Amino acid sequence: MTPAIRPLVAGNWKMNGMGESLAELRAIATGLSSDLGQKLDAVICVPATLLSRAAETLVSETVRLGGQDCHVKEIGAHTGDISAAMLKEAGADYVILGHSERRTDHHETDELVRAKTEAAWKAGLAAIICVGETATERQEGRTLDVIGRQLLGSLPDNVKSDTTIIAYEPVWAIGTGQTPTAEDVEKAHAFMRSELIARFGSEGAKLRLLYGGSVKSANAVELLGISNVDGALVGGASLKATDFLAICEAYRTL
Ligand SMILES: O=C[C@H](O)COP(=O)(O)O
Repeated sequence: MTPAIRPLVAGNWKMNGMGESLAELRAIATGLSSDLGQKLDAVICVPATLLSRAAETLVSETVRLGGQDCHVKEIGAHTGDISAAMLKEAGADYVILGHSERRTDHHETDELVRAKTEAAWKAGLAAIICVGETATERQEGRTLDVIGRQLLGSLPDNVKSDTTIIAYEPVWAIGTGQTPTAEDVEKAHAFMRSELIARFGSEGAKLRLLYGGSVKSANAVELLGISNVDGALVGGASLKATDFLAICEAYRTL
């Protein structure tokens, strides 16, 4: 069965990956150049230092590249930062924004994520905007409140489904090997879908909603088969081509 919304499997290499990692990227592109690549979109968000070389490495369009953050400004005196236009020039088509590691390590707010999203769109990038509750917020029963607030604050008003992707990543599931139950993921994604439709109408119905947090080949079929889960944002398991491709393989059966 072909899903109504074309799935997106995105890898986030985080602060991992040196030149030799480009061999893994090539292997992912090769692995997806078969019929599997016709079933889904794949993106690997590499460290900014690798983007240009990664773009030269890719021999086909089956795998796209992304950055992991961008500044709100196009140019200027912002030492150590990188603009969306620079990511685009280096070969990116996507950028991850508001990842919980940025929200924690760099105190990024919903307001800032919203401004970065507009900067990404202006540069021609699609934004993968991350939301998700911490373990404490979950224990306090505030999961949907947190997600709702982050969606409301992080998304500009003129969202379009071809340039905006939402990734639900429970913070406590990232890199821990723990995942929510299928029922909990379904509930969170159904809630996001209804909030997005209420705010953006038909565009909200078409937005891709990714699940992220300890996605592996062993749980990919279950997680990616959940209603309103339109793909995955994969951290650790995107660093090895065999692991990433095994997750993509789930779409052969879904
Ligand atoms: O961006 C990716 C997520 O933080 C998930 O990371 P993980 O798959 O290593 O848990």
